[in-house]
Amino acid sequence: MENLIQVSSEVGTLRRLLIHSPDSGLGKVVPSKAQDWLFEDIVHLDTMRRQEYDFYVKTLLYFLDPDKIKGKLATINADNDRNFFKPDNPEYFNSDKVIELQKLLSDILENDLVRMKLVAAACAIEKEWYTTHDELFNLPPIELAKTLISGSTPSGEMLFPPIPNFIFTRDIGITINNHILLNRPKKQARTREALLVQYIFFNHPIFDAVRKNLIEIPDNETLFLLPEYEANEAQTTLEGGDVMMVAKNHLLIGISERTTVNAAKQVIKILFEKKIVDKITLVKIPNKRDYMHIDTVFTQVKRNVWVLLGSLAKPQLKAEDEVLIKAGLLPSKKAEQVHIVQFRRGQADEPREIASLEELLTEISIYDLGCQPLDVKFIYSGNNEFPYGAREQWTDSCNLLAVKEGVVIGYDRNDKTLEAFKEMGFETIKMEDLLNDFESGKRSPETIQNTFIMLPSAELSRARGGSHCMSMPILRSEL
Ligand SMILES: NC(=O)NCCC[C@H](N)C(=O)O
Repeated sequence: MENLIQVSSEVGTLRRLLIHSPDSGLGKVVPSKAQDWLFEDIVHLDTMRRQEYDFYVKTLLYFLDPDKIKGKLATINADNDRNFFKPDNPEYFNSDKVIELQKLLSDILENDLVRMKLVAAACAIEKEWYTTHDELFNLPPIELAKTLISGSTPSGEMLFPPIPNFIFTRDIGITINNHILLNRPKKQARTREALLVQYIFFNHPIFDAVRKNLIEIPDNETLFLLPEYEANEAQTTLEGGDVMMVAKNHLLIGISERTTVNAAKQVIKILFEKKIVDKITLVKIPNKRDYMHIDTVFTQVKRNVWVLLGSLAKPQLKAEDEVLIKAGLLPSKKAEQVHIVQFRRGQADEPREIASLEELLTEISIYDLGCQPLDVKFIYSGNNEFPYGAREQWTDSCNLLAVKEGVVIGYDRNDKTLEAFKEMGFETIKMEDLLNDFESGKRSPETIQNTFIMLPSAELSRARGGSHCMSMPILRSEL
């Protein structure tokens, strides 16, 4: 029997994943808190759902669980109430392949002990009064799940802040072969997400088989003794967008605005001791909002094809600049560059440096995935044309989800990147057209190849996350 939880690549056919559809909390983000809650703007929730995210869900169902959708598209589209997409509605698609976190949360809240513990923990991190515990504990599980996620009670009282980034399920944890590494978010705005997800992983029956394989990253034991300025440096934080399972034996960890070297060191120790992977490569990217995780600057399309931000791909220094830097006439650009160090199990004290991102990705394609050197190809954000590389990376041109090898979902708005895909031999198609073709039988998820599926993105792209971020794969077929 196929495992229920197993991910050993970024591009093997996707079989099961965790998602979270935009909830009502997202519609309550206010301008004064948008930045603190990690949104650059406020979004129009109804458009985000109907015109964008619902298409994403339908497409995922067509690839992963077609019986739930095939032949029903017209009926689903005609329902103005969107009942097919609401986890608490009898018409909900209720798939065990495209799995909604809100559904898992309401399942575990049926258990009194879990409900009591989680209410107490959520109230503690949100600094709520004792009376609120009772109020929440007495809610039915479905309503409680909605309240814990959206922050608002069924009567509309805004009890907690929303957790609008919960749609970016990539960041809550990472499947590494048949283990799950739990995240430790850097940002306060993502703390409640991490709590809800811990409870789901440790209590929901779908994770029974991997319960002993859940990995929590230990904190620096003396962190609470350090003064604040030192504690910041010593933090152990890691978010899923910085971790990529590129091959059965090889894991990448980004060192970024969100993931610290301390966390990476802990993960290396644990994964090597448990012999879960043989190679771990740390990829340090510039610490800035534009590139909060490594999956915002590169993702994989096929064994031999990657999409990435050209300005971070190779050292950019011109020879004459190097001379000026050495002479102290220009500041060093070192901090802006990418630094890559690779560790091997059994030789963890002899790391090797890799000169550039392109070199690393080429090595992965050749040595881990068996490609020929000349077959390795790069597609650049904005076709590497100034100023489109940076513009399109900002709206997630490099953040793609492979539903099978060579078939990726990405935002529709990154025109130059889409041109680059076409030049590389890919077809680009609007999600709505693809769904109609699937429904009419003109195309099928089994036979489709080398395609960029364009997800409408006017609202979704306002929070600095794309389809890679909006997915946590828990099962992919072996490559
Ligand atoms: N893996 C990812 O890159 N996730 C995107 C997270 C976006 C979210 N607004 C955040 O800043 O955390």
